[in-house]
Amino acid sequence: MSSLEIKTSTNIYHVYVDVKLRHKLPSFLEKEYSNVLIITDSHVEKLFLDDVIHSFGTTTKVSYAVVPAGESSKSIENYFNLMTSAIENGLDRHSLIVALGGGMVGDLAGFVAATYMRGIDYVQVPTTILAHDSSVGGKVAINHPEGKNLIGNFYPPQAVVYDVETLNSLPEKEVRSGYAEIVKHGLISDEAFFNQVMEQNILSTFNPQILKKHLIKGISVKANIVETDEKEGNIRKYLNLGHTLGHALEAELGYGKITHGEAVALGMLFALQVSEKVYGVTLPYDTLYNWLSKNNYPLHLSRVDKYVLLNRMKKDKKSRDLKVQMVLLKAIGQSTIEQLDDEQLIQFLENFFRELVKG
Ligand SMILES: NC(=O)c1ccc[n+]([C@@H]2O[C@H](COP(=O)([O-])OP(=O)(O)OC[C@H]3O[C@@H](n4cnc5c(N)ncnc54)[C@H](O)[C@@H]3O)[C@@H](O)[C@H]2O)c1
Ligand SMILES: O=C(O)C(=O)C[C@@H](O)[C@H](O)[C@H](O)COP(=O)(O)O
Ligand SMILES: [Zn+2]
Repeated sequence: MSSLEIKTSTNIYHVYVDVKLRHKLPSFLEKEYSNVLIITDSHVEKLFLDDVIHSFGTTTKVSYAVVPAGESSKSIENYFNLMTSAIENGLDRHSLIVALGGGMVGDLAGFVAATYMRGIDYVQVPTTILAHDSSVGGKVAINHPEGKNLIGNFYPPQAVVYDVETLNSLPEKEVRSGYAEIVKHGLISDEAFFNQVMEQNILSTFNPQILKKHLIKGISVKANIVETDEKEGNIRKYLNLGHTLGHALEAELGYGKITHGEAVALGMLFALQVSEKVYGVTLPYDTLYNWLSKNNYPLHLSRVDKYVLLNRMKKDKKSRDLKVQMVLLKAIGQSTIEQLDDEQLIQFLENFFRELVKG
């Protein structure tokens, strides 16, 4: 089993990665809990809920709450309903919330844990590739119709228990979505790793050993960053590569219409193109574009207005005084933050759409 320690100035927790961990969840917890609420979604419920319930044995009171699968469930309505479940199931300050699912469940359940009775313990039990990213680092949130994750906090889990066996049932679309964040971890940290991923066809040659290696590398890139800058004062912003446009697309197209990873993939292409223009450097735009295309990522955006997108981008959490701040690259592994003018951005967006249409 791989175990990584995440040590910030205020917290220490472990990320455990192996197969079959969902059957022994309590063995990864440092405390005993007498009342546990498992929060999951309607797809994951059918696949893994029973295993996790049984892992607690008979002496713990275990209840569960299920939200509909999909990004639109990361909402204020579900947040409120989950609070009601926690109250009705008698959770107190010594109880535990289990976030069983992908990043949607992790962010939502984490935000419930962060705010229930001003904060109770929770454990992340990720079940998607994407959640190698979302389960680590303590960002928890729900969406607002105006923008992604606008309501949230930094609230680290007690542990992350990543049973990679659960990934075998992921549909292709979710494999693609999760790999976008692995690519991001490569671009911001390590050219050799990025190139390794670019050599991989993630759909036809899906290999659990290679996947596990990629997940652990992604987690360690993220761990190194959040250990130094847990609350995004500076270098944590680099983990937002591709997200300024990505989040704007998710909110504008409608939550769930495009997956988070698909949106971030487009956002990373945009960031590479803008970086090339701003810094006059050559970056692997074509390599990434060809890899995304080979792996069937959606790469067309014909019906999105660039002015509408710009307004969405201004609502990004990195913005200051309504000026967009984007993560750019001077080279792979050399991230920067750049403030861009509205007119400049409109030109970059126009150029980006034109290039996308050409293919
Ligand atoms: N907190 C963070 O640092 C962070 C980082 C990255 C992304 N996120 C957030 O994570 C969310 C995206 O996460 P996601 O891609 O995991 O989405 P998700 O949780 O919606 O899961 C995607 C789909 O896969 C299904 N699913 C989950 N596990 C499965 C399994 N093992 N087998 C089959 N189907 C399964 C889900 O039911 C859902 O339909 C977004 O809300 C994004 O904003 C947060
Ligand atoms: O952990 C981080 O920091 C990230 O930026 C990781 C992102 O992949 C993730 O999508 C995160 O939720 C985005 O954060 P936000 O602050 O832009 O909402
Ligand atoms: Zn992300």
